[in-house]
Amino acid sequence: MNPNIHRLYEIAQKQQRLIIGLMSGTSLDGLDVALCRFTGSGLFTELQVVEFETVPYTEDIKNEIRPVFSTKIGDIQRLCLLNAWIGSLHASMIQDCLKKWNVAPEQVDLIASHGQTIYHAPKHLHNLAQFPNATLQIGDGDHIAVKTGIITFSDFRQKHIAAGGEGAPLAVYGDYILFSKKGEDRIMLNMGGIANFTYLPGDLDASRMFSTDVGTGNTLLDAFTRLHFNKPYDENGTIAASGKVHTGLLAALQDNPFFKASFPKTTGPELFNMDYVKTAQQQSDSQQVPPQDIMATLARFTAEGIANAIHSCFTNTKPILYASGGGMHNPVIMQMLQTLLPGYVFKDTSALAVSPDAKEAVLFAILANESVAGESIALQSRGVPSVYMGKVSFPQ
Ligand SMILES: Nc1ncnc2c1ncn2[C@@H]1O[C@H](COP(=O)(O)OP(=O)(O)OP(=O)(O)O)[C@@H](O)[C@H]1O
Ligand SMILES: CC(=O)N[C@H]1[C@@H]2OC[C@@H](O2)[C@@H](O)[C@@H]1O[C@H](C)C(=O)O
Repeated sequence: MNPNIHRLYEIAQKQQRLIIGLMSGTSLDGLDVALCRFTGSGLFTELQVVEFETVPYTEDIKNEIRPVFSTKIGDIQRLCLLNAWIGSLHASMIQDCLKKWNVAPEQVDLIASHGQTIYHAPKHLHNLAQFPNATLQIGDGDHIAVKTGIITFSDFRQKHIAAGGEGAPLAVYGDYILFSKKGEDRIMLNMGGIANFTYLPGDLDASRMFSTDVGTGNTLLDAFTRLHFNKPYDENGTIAASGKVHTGLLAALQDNPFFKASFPKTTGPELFNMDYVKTAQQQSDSQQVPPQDIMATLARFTAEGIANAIHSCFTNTKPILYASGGGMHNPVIMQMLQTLLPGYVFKDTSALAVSPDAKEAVLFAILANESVAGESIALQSRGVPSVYMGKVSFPQ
């Protein structure tokens, strides 16, 4: 037998597994690295996040990725080079984390790598009848496995598409396994570059559970801050807090078929980018509005995208909201959400023993744990195919 297969078989049978989950999201802010200890699988999963670190991307790294990030026209050679380079870069970042944490690579059973999303194209974005839903994450797992010596699962989204989904949100699988709670309706709201949520009904009826993107999180705020204020993001929402919402621009931003489409649905910076803002400014004749007001309007656009989606899904019940992702550190967005969702109880995932910054990286560790040790993927509801995900890379 190939010794790698034997090793994988042993890992699948272990009482406990140590898995590193990796996420580098659409904000391009860095690589989230979560070292997770698992016992069991499926609804019997017990998780301890042993270590967590966000390794920031330097401006140089961001500048290498940006020319091919969420752009229709790009440099194919760069894309090819980045696929290997990001794999190797992520491997180095993992090695640095392991050193810092005093953990030997041999102690780690698996790595679960999301990769860097370069382009996300559900059918409703590309509108090309002959093509399916599509998405591309790069940073090949073979480079991570060979450099770290650790078996690596990667490229999780293709299976979801092959089985009928849009390739996202995958959070639903981990949310269901970790956070479902009998007797409590929950909304797991993640505000990264894009905002999404998973609904977990308190009766544990998996057929009513679903997960969907709802619109922007920080992506437009970040892009506008970079362009007009020369900063990577609006720290603590201070710029947005100094402006006022322009109602005409807000209405123009909201005038897109994405918001009328039914759930579940997915999106990304391929739609929500600076061209989108410029078009909305032209439509609303708001080109001369001060940039602080644009920022306030973009924050409101994010908050209303989330609140409107929640209002349209829940009329008779107010699930508890558990927030995660970088947007929860923006008090302007959080304040607006509380105003728009009166009567809702707001918590964050730290109340459920998972740091809100680590949640997405943990999610991919859960998917890998299921792929080796899960006995069935019990989910089958709207846009949630019942599949194991991820491709395996062996170190030798
Ligand atoms: N203190 C803060 N004040 C305001 N915004 C913040 C703060 N900290 C983080 N953010 C926002 O959070 C963003 C990063 O969020 P996160 O890491 O969750 O996104 P991501 O995982 O890249 O996105 P996605 O989930 O869409 O892939 C930053 O780019 C910034 O906009
Ligand atoms: C294609 C892609 O990378 N999508 C991300 C992005 O970031 C948030 C939102 O858009 C979500 O749909 C997804 O990530 C999370 C981890 C998910 O799949 O649940």
